Amino acid sequence: MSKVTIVGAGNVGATAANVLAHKDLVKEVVILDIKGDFAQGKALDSYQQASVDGFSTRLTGTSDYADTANSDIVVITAGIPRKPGMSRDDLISTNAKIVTMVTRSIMEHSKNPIIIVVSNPLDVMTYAAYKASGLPKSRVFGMAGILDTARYRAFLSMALDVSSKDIQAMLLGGHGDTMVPLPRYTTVSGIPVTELIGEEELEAIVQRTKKGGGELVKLMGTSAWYAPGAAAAQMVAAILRDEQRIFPCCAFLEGEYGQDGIFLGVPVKLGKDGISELLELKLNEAEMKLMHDSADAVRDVLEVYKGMNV
Ligand SMILES: NC(=O)c1ccc[n+]([C@@H]2O[C@H](COP(=O)([O-])OP(=O)(O)OC[C@H]3O[C@@H](n4cnc5c(N)ncnc54)[C@H](O)[C@@H]3O)[C@@H](O)[C@H]2O)c1
Ligand SMILES: O=C(O)C[C@H](O)C(=O)O
Repeated sequence: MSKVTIVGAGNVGATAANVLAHKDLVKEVVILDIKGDFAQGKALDSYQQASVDGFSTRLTGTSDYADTANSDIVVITAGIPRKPGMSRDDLISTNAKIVTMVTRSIMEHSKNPIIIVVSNPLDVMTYAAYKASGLPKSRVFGMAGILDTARYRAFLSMALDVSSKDIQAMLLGGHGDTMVPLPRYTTVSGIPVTELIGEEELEAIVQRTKKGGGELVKLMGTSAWYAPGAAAAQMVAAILRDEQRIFPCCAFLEGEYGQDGIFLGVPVKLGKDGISELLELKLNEAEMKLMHDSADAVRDVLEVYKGMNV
């Protein structure tokens, strides 16, 4: 694989491109934005960092889809971010049109790319890209779970005063306030987290994680980008290296977890062909109920999208 395209040169897209270039895994990263000069500027600035930090990946910016031809992986970050007081779902009327149009344009120039969606509302925008691309479900998925578990791990790291590197965690469901962090699948260097932290404090961390995106929107007036950009780059790296890493990703469900025909966050294995396996955890009754509640919330937004006929 030699070419990655990132659509959207804004906060998340430019960060993902920059982090990816630092990993030095791919020959070419193209950043495309509707504002072409802006993408060119971001790419040029990023590439001027190459000699300082020592990477060879070449970054270019464009607004012309012809320059994305034969991309192996495409990351879609195009669209508007939310402002304080908004939910991710409020973005649907604008972003559904953008994501659909972007996906169609990408498919005109690349035959069989792997598409990673970042734009919000994530689970439904991933569905929109899946439908617009005509690609198999193994090649279209969304980034949210790595970010949401990263927040969960950060909060646990602060509470326990341990390195977040030693915290392993899993999280399911939609990328909204109904997401389902799983304390039963959280360990610190192999030690169940429940042996290290009290029930109340852990529950407070779970609740803070669920609202983690909103906390940052309130602080900054727009949504986050460092951790989201790095999370998207981590998914691209797992594909480029054919790592077969297990990450929580937004994937199409056809019966798994009792859900059919929607995209939702679940653990998957990622490698050179995209999703090679979807893992079904043995959830207890309470966890399954939270997963179903989250699916219901995503399904409500999916109905709005279907009614839009984009
Ligand atoms: N999945 C996640 O976990 C996650 C995390 C953070 C942000 N997001 C979402 O990612 C999206 C981008 O966030 P951001 O902070 O980078 O926003 P931003 O405003 O900084 O950047 C978005 C970019 O998209 C571009 N754009 C708009 N329409 C376009 C089109 N038709 N074609 C090409 N480019 C187009 C804009 O010009 C802009 O540069 C938002 O929808 C945000 O909610 C998702
Ligand atoms: O919160 C947002 O709107 C952006 C993103 O989904 C996030 O979780 O940071």
